[in-house]
Amino acid sequence: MRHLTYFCRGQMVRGFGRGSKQLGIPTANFPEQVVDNLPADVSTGIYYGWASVGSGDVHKMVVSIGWNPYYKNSKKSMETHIMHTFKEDFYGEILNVAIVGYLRPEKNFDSLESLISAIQGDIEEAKKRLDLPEHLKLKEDNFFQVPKSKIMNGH
Ligand SMILES: Cc1cc2nc3c(=O)[nH]c(=O)nc-3n(C[C@H](O)[C@H](O)[C@H](O)COP(=O)(O)O)c2cc1C
Ligand SMILES: Nc1ncnc2c1ncn2[C@@H]1O[C@H](COP(=O)(O)OP(=O)(O)O)[C@@H](O)[C@H]1O
Ligand SMILES: [Mg+2]
Repeated sequence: MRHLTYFCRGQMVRGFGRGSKQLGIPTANFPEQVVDNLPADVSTGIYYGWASVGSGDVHKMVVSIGWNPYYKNSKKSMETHIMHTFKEDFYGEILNVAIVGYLRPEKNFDSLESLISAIQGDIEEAKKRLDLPEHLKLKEDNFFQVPKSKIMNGH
């Protein structure tokens, strides 16, 4: 991707349910429309940045864009793992994402264990890089100042 930071938001949809069940790493999936509208220069691969759900707190995240070669998906997906433990699922809510850097291309693996340890490595690397001052400042970006309620009655 040539022009980082890339900002993006959309409603979370259901994927294949593999993230949390098989990998122990849930990923919030964006709808097809968001994935199809990514700029042409956004290459597939693994990125890191900041994310929030609705008007909630901003957390570190990793995002995978592509066809998941290990699972040979026929549709391109964009999936975000947020480095935070949530009390419950949040399907249908709005996910706000600021992608700030690139980690690596998507790869195939010869076992589920190696896929999982690659993702865990990405998470550790992303956590470290996001502590750099140039990345930390994006956490405060206006993009994340989402109004607490969509309802307003005022003069
Ligand atoms: C940080 C990160 C890195 C990933 N890297 C790869 C990869 O190299 N190859 C791959 O096939 N899938 C990769 N995945 C995608 C997982 O396979 C995917 O999240 C999983 O299939 C869950 O899919 P689901 O949301 O449709 O259930 C990655 C996911 C994350 C969050
Ligand atoms: N830390 C987290 N990061 C991303 N999604 C999470 C997290 N904690 C809970 N979730 C929930 O888990 C869902 C994704 O789980 P996953 O197993 O990948 O299923 P799916 O295939 O439907 O995307 C998200 O849509 C969200 O509601
Ligand atoms: Mg998912």
